Amino acid sequence: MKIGFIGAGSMGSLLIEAFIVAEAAEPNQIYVSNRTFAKVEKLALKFPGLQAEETNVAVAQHSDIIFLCIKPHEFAQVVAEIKSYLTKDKLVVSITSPVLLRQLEQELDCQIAKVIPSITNKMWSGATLCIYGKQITKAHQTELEKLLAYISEPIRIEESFTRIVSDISSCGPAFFAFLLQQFIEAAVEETGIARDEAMMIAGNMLLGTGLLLTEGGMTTEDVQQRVAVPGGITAQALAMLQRDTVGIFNNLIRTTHNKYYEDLEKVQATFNKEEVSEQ
Ligand SMILES: NC(=O)C1=CN([C@@H]2O[C@H](COP(=O)(O)OP(=O)(O)OC[C@H]3O[C@@H](n4cnc5c(N)ncnc54)[C@H](O)[C@@H]3O)[C@@H](O)[C@H]2O)C=CC1
Ligand SMILES: O=C(O)[C@@H]1CCC=N1
Repeated sequence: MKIGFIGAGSMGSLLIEAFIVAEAAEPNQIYVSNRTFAKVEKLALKFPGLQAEETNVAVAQHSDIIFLCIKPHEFAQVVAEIKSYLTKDKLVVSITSPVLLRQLEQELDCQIAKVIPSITNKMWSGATLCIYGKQITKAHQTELEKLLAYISEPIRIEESFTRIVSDISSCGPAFFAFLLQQFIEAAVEETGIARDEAMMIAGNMLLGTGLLLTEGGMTTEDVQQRVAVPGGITAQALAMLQRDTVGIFNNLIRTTHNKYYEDLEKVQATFNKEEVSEQ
């Protein structure tokens, strides 16, 4: 199988590196293009054999599965560029939420999937959210999930839940890193503990909590109950948190969703513009 990547920025290069290091693919099976070719050259130096392509069209021509690792507003232009090189047997995978499957299916005569990765995939951990279009074959679904399983837990979801599940799986690492940073800064300020030491302990705490929830058979309620002895220190701090965080995650979800709806409109406008310029 030949795997293509259009876009070798933060996420594209993370996925390429994770697949190679996990031995999901050999470098010579991977075809990569990027607007700035220097990024592709850098990857090819790191992974000898990687197929550095100067054009997106070359990636589309050579690959069986093509990951589009570009920003939402860049899709219309790239799609217009590669569309006549895609055949029904090829699979195009978008990694961004505000580009809808139906928009890609309208434009491209090939199989379509959306896969939302997460920075956690760098450590072969976390989920990859899989959403399938109407044309994708069962064989391609299996092949894609087999590939993703090297670096993640592939989870199938409905497109209507893409945004909220991305909030949890892909934005979540940034949200919880932010909260942890607040915790650490306060610990340094209030007690004088060394930042590095507190950070290392906090990282291990988050990892262990994740394992309790995924492999330890515990729920978030279980974790709180087991730690917070009635009348103890944690119980008092949890009561304070309960009071002071009312509604913050509702606000967070409204914020991500409002931005998502804005992006959906902007993406549609870019597709309309490409269509007008083609006429
Ligand atoms: N950062 C994250 O944790 C996650 C990001 N995503 C999605 O991944 C997508 C990419 O994000 P990043 O990698 O962070 O962005 P980025 O800006 O680091 O990478 C985008 C790359 O695309 C290249 N590019 C732009 N236009 C191009 C064109 N016409 N042809 C070829 N290459 C082109 C750019 O040069 C750049 O290297 C976004 O849509 C984002 O929503 C999805 C899940 C998680
Ligand atoms: O919304 C998206 O498409 C992803 C999730 C995290 C960043 N970008």
